[in-house]
Amino acid sequence: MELLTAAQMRAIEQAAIKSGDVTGLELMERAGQGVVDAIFEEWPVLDRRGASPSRSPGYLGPDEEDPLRAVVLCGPGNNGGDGFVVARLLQKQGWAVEVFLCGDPEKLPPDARVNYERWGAKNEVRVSAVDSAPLADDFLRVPKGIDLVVDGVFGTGLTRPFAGAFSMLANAPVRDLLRDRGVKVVSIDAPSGLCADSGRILGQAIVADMTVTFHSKKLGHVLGDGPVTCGAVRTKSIGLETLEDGQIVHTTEADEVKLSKGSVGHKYSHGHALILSGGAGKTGAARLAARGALRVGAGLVTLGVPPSAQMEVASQITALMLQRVDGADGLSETLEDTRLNALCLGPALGFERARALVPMALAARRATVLDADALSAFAEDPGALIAQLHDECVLTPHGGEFARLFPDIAAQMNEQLANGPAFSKVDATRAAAKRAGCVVLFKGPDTVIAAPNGRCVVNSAVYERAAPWLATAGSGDVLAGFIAGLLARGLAPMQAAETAAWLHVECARQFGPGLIAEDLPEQVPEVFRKLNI
Ligand SMILES: NC(=O)C1=CN([C@@H]2O[C@H](COP(=O)(O)OP(=O)(O)OC[C@H]3O[C@@H](n4cnc5c(N)ncnc54)[C@H](OP(=O)(O)O)[C@@H]3O)[C@@H](O)[C@H]2O)[C@@H](O)CC1
Ligand SMILES: [K+]
Repeated sequence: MELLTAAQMRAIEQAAIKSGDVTGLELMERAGQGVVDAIFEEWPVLDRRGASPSRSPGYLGPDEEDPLRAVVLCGPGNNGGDGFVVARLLQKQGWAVEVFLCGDPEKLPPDARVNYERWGAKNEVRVSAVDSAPLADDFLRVPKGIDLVVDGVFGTGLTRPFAGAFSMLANAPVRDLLRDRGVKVVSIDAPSGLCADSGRILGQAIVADMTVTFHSKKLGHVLGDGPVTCGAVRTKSIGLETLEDGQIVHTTEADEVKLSKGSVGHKYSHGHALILSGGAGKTGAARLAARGALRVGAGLVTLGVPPSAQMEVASQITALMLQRVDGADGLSETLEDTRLNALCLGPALGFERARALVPMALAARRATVLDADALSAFAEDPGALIAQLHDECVLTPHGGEFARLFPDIAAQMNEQLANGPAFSKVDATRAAAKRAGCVVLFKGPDTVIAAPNGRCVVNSAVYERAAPWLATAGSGDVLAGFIAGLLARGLAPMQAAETAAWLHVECARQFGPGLIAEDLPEQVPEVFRKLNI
């Protein structure tokens, strides 16, 4: 599945209009229809199409006398235009609809203007200036007895913080009031205030029960605050064609990470991963990574341990091999064995050991995962680490590690926002991959993976794939091990990272709540079995 930026979506729309296949007005009509269809699909109780009077008991009165009620909030752009269409279509179904517009009707873009006038010909529109004080009083009088609020204030055209008229809907007390009254809030395309490119909130954002978007999901639906503001996201086709293969892929299904029979199966397992461990008392993380590497199908997995930890590790492992690796010279010696084709350094490695081993590992030019301490140990001079990286590397930073390695990029991502579209985690990860010259996997519930060539994948554990229990100690170590194991199996760095991130979430979902990191590798066989791998 492809994720689009607002600019890409506009380009797709413009190409369709230019080709003469469709007009902007038709697209707006389809968008509005898509929203109404999604509402009825999501909440069938709101769908009274085809309801016969016999459906409601006589003593409650016929539906005509007891219409469903909606408030539609329209903004000054085409998102508002969609709102006017939704208002008209709901009214056609017998709903009582009140429409508010924030903005100057004279300045509406042409298609939105047409729909404003179609609605306004027979109905009232309550108009307020864009930057006026909240319409709170007016609005709060309305919700008594309403069933639905439609947010058509801002969509992909949000350019600055959401304030002024209508922003009261983003206030927690108002939202709570609506929720208590059972009022559903539906956002058109994106919750107003959410930047569709970054999933960052500009000012404040409406929290919707459902967001209906068109053609394809936008980045903002899955990144950052997107999942907490969008509610459920439904994507409706409006008859547009995708222009070219998108560069940002949303991995939710196995076929998106190209997992198929033979791709990671055990039958022809091969490869030999070396996982470097920290000292005594610090070996658990590397053991977790090693177990992960083994479970995803590396033929052999060796733990490289310093002398102080040899006894500890020897007593704890089965199916893994143990090799004494004492400092850079020891690693150099170990790597004389060219069958060791994938390395993993970082989990609880310790800064000192990391500074000694990482340069040696990188000089050996094997496929290499650098995680945790292998990244943080170079915080004082990230440039020195970056200069040694090569295109067979995969870096797996979480937010803190990312900021240590790429402080300027992180600062851009975290700066207070005055304007949109905002610099996103996708932008940040791509910039980092370009600078590092290798694959960067930026962890989080919205894991973003980028290659230096611009390919980018978002693997998010949100919505239907939510797995909050994955945020458990040691979970990242297992992920590093998964990647190392897949690299050992011969997958290219980007594919190894994409596949591992996907599997990681699947394993967490397979196990469910109560998960601890040790459980993750043990779910791999069941996940593979379900995929018939
Ligand atoms: N593209 C497609 O394929 C399709 C698009 N469709 C629909 O169109 C929507 C995009 O429409 P859009 O481009 O007109 O943007 P929209 O979100 O309505 O807002 C722009 C207006 O808001 C203003 N403004 C922005 N931020 C503000 C703020 N904080 N506070 C105050 N004002 C602010 C901004 O002002 P400006 O920045 O220009 O000064 C401008 O006037 C899209 O989400 C979808 O619903 C569908 O119909 C079908 C196909
Ligand atoms: K909206």
